[in-house]
Amino acid sequence: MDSEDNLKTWVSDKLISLLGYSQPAVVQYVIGLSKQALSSADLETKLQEFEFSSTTETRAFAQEIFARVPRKESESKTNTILDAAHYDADDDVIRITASTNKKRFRKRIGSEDDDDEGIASVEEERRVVRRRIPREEEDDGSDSEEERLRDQRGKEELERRIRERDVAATRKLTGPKLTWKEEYDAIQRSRKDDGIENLREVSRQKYLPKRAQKKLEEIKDRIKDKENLFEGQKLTGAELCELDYEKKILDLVGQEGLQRCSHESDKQQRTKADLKYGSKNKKQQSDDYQYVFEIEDKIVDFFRESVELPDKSAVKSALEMLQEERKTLPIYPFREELLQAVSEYPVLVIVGETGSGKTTQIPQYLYEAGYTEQGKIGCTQLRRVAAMSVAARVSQEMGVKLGHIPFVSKIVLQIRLF
Ligand SMILES: Nc1ncnc2c1ncn2[C@@H]1O[C@H](COP(=O)(O)OP(=O)(O)OP(=O)(O)O)[C@@H](O)[C@H]1O
Repeated sequence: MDSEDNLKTWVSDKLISLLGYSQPAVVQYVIGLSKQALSSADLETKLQEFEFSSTTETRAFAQEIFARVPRKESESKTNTILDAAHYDADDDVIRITASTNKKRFRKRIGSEDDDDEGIASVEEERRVVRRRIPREEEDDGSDSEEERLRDQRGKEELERRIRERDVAATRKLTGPKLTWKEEYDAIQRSRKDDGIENLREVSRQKYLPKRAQKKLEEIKDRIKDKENLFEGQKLTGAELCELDYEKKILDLVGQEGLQRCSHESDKQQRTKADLKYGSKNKKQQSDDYQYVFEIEDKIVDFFRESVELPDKSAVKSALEMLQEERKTLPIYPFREELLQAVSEYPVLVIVGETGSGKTTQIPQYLYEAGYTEQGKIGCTQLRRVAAMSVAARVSQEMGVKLGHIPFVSKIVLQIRLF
């Protein structure tokens, strides 16, 4: 029997003469095929399925290599059977030659007495042999060439999958960025998938009565604010009208349920009411226009307590939630379009439902787009309290304390006093 190296060299030479080339992997593959083959004819078929042409040279090679490949214990056993049952390609039958093997072989199929049954029974045995041998080989856990090739193929397959996975992961990071609209849609879809929409609706239903109560409390607070803030000042007609209107709402709804303002809250409101405007507590004149930034320090004090940020870890998660919330506002998918329009037109009229994000988001979009480099961003509100509220909200969304919005000095909250 050839040594492994001699065998490889011989196979390599044969490959060159039969195929015109030789590679170590092909040599090993052919040797593996040979080990696996049931007979030289079987090997010949396999070789033809590979790349060999159907010639007498290929047949001769198949017979020769089949005879030369080393086989192990179990393979020897198989060979013994195969030797005993030579496949005759001309007749397409197996000829059983060794009587001892024949006996053992026939025992397996339980036909010991049929020595003279002829070709038909031999053919049946051949089928059995073909069925049994691969199973015997499969049971053999030895380190055969075929096994090595299989391992190699498995390894290559694994490497291919890892590469594909890496490519997919890389695409996610470096692939085309989603547009604002796509991101908004994706968030909406994932919320739907998670059943968040339903939860949201339930939560909203629970929230609405509380909100109604809260709104009434806000009205009550606003009335108190106005009475305290403008104490001793002459109110404009519009302000008087509004004050009157809000008082009427309170009367209509009734005071019941609005007594929840704690004593502490009242005290807080009174403290806020002690605010004085201008330098040296000079009485503020009610000009036609008054800029809130003139009294910014006091406004900051006014809202600081309510928006004072808690500890840093809480801030981070709260900030993340706010950022997430920003992306769910109806205005968000139009961010790019809006900025595009702002860059194209001198005047824009933007119409959107209440709470869609016109007031709090557009100034931030403009800031993010770098407009503060070019000038001021103005945000007008009809009421001072509303202006303060917007500033407070924006500072929260930007994760800064009120009064530290990076562009606060550039966002002028302007209040027109009638
Ligand atoms: N002071 C606040 N406290 C909590 N959330 C706020 C506050 N101000 C705004 N928001 C949130 O931000 C969202 C957008 O509000 P924003 O005021 O920007 O909307 P808007 O389109 O300007 O509404 P409107 O037309 O009524 O002024 C609201 O739906 C609300 O969820």
